[in-house]
Amino acid sequence: AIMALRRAAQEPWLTYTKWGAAYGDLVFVRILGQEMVVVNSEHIAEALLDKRSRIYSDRPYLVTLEPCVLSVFFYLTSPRYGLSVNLAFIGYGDEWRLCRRLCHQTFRPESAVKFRAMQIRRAREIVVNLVDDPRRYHDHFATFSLSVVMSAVYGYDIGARDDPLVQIVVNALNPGSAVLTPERALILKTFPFLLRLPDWCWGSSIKRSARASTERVNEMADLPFQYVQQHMTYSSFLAQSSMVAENLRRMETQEEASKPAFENALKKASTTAISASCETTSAILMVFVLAVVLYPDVQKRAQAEIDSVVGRERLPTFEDRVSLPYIDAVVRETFRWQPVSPLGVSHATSSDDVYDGYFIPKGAIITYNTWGITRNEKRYTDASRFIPERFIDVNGALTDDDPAQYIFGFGRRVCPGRYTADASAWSAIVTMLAALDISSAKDDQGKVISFTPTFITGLLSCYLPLQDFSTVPHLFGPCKRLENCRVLKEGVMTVWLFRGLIGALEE
Ligand code: HEM
Repeated sequence: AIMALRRAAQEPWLTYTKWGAAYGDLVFVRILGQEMVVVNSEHIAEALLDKRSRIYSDRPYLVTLEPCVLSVFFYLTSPRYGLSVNLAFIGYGDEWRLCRRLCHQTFRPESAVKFRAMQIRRAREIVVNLVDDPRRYHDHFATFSLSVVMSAVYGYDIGARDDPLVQIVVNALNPGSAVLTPERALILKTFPFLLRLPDWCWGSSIKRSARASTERVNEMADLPFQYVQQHMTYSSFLAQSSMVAENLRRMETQEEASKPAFENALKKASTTAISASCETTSAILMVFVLAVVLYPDVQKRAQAEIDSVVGRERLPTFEDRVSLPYIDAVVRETFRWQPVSPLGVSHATSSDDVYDGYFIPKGAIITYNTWGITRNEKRYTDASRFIPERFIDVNGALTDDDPAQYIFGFGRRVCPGRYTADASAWSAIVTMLAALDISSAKDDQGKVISFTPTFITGLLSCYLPLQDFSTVPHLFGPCKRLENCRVLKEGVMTVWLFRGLIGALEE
């Protein structure tokens, strides 16, 4: 049973999709004593998680995040496991409500618009960095995805490359990711002795990786927060609004008794925003790069659209977005083709319910299979192929089908950063398409180097194309498209001449 669960824990969405084909869109299972409902259709996910959100907005018990259990094996000085600072895993209640409100205030659509200029500027830095150092493209994507949210949350302007705080975030997220899935948590909940195994013993790796991440995650929660507190006295810093600075000022007017809980919630909300942006947005860009390498015709059609609407003398901005439907179709297909969060984040029921004649008990884990939705052949013919045209109608306009409606989750727990994430993905994709020709790597004889795309499960079961790319000498072809673009020519030269100063370069 453990071996079967272990296999299912690697890529459970494949198992759930098979169950969906055999038993239907709503599958009830009991694994190691825990009731679980797997939802394989968007329609049922909406019916339960959106329309009955009062019942379906809790989170499952994750033993990996439970302070009392974890204190068994953590040092007394560090009684909490670091990842408990993540609001995505807090149960449905007052603390979650406060954290959620803080996130919403900063990332709701009307507020998210103000990040656009910054997103475009950072997207151009990706291109400059790629031209200068194509092999580290994953690092450049991670830097980009964090830069917007670090500015919004802490008012911190990260360096274009090798920023120390970015390194802290990246280090903090890696070791903890392996223990986060509900399937793995179930193993620990059922066999808690695994938490007490000595380090040398087989099976103790999950415990060791959790312990290793504690310090790093706490560092990630504390250091940027302290940066804001230290800079609060500078008037130039105060002039620039950020989620933490604004709320610390608001806190000054609150009663002493409520301050610790508020500060704690603010820390959780800000840390979650950072960690939720890091892997997801850069994973989307990795998927995009993989897609255009495998489907060069998509790149050609997208570039033809940009050339006809924007031209080659300047780079696209958000004002061009409505005139570039094919680019939006590419973004939608990137979201759909390899969903970076194939099972989203599981919800849990806070009371009993009956749906369509089926009893769903209180405390059941509700897992929606995003990956299964993207592989529905009735909705997406040739679903495993990257075909942006599926989102374009006969008149050349975008269809009503937008995967952003399901890849960011459902109901009251839907991703609060979705508008910012969508804008980040669009700005990076359109800028790369406008400025670069992305192609397969070639060897010394000019022959295409073949590779097999590999995916790993990371935090929240993210899909991440892995090593094959980084072992390839040059993923990107010659950057012919740069020839007449002043901003990029200057950017590349500036990187070569004055590393670290390109942030100041604007068109
Ligand atoms: C492409 C990038 C992103 C993807 C695919 C993504 C996806 C998701 C998903 C699937 C969930 C779970 C929703 C549910 O429970 O039904 C979630 C939750 C969350 N996301 Fe995102 N996200 C992305 C970017 C961001 C960004 C930029 C932020 C920054 C604010 C963010 C903040 C959060 C937070 C705070 C939660 C927890 C919400 C809660 O539990 O109430 N995400 N995200």
